[in-house]
Amino acid sequence: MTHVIDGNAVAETVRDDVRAAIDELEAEGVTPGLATVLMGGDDGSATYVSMKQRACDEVGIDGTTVEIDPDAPAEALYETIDELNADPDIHGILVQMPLPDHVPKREVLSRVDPLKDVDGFHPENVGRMVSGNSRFKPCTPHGIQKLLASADVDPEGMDAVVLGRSEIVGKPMANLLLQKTDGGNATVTVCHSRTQDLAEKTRAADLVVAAVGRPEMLTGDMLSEGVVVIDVGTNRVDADNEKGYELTGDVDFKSAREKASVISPSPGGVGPMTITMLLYNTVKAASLQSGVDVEL
Ligand SMILES: Nc1nc2c(c(=O)[nH]1)N[C@@H](CN(C=O)c1ccc(C(=O)N[C@@H](CCC(=O)O)C(=O)O)cc1)CN2
Repeated sequence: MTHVIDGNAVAETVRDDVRAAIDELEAEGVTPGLATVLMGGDDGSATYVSMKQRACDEVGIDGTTVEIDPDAPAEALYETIDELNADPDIHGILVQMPLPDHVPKREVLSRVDPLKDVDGFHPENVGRMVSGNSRFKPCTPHGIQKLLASADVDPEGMDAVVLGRSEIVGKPMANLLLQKTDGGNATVTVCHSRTQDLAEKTRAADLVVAAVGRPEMLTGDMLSEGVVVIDVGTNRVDADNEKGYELTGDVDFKSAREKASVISPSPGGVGPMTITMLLYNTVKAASLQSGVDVEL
């Protein structure tokens, strides 16, 4: 029987821990604060930002959304980040990706105070993660580690294939799977648009994490029996419904499920964990900045 991971249910258990940690902070007079900055983006960006705001309200984080005109110069975003860096009530800052083309992403990510960088994208935090001393693990890969643990999947000794080399998912995922710690110790192959013989690589894998942004590109014939499959894709595909689209993962769920021992669907798998791990990192940031230790 294939175990289909319920991302919403796993997210709820992590949120219980987050709520308990917020109670500990509140008892010491600290309310965690998160600022989410939206400057344009893609079709999903505004939706994800409002989901983040709602999630903050739901657990007791003081969430603020700052919107910047996508045509404004990059300096407008820098000024906002500087103000948020200086605001003692803001413990976490997140700049929603993607940014407009004229805004240099690396400048932006380096501008966020590394102690408030709840995405874990600042070079200092990337360096810490790569050297095995993470401060904030990036939300999606960290969430995937939690999903795997919830299904009793230990990557240790597995041949893992990560499809995609993005800064948000592919690279940090590969890194966390490689690390000499719980949730790691896998042998990792990263595949991307220039990879040759992709199916040969995925067929040799015990664990496949698909994060390429191409609807249903990973099909059952590319997988071996008993594989663990994690679908990170949330692609909007045109559909004849009220919204005009439906969400589809990077995995062809029906055929992949026939091969998999464990599979996460999309929607309803990784997505809810991305937002939950952001709440988790915000509480961790509040704890680090206030000096109030919490259990997380
Ligand atoms: N600064 C960041 N930008 C982006 C990140 C990020 O981690 N930090 N990740 C992605 C998008 N993302 C969060 O921002 C995200 C994607 C999907 C979901 C989610 O819950 N999806 C649901 C379906 C939601 C829907 O109905 O549209 C699901 O999969 O069940 C949450 C967050 C890019 N940018």
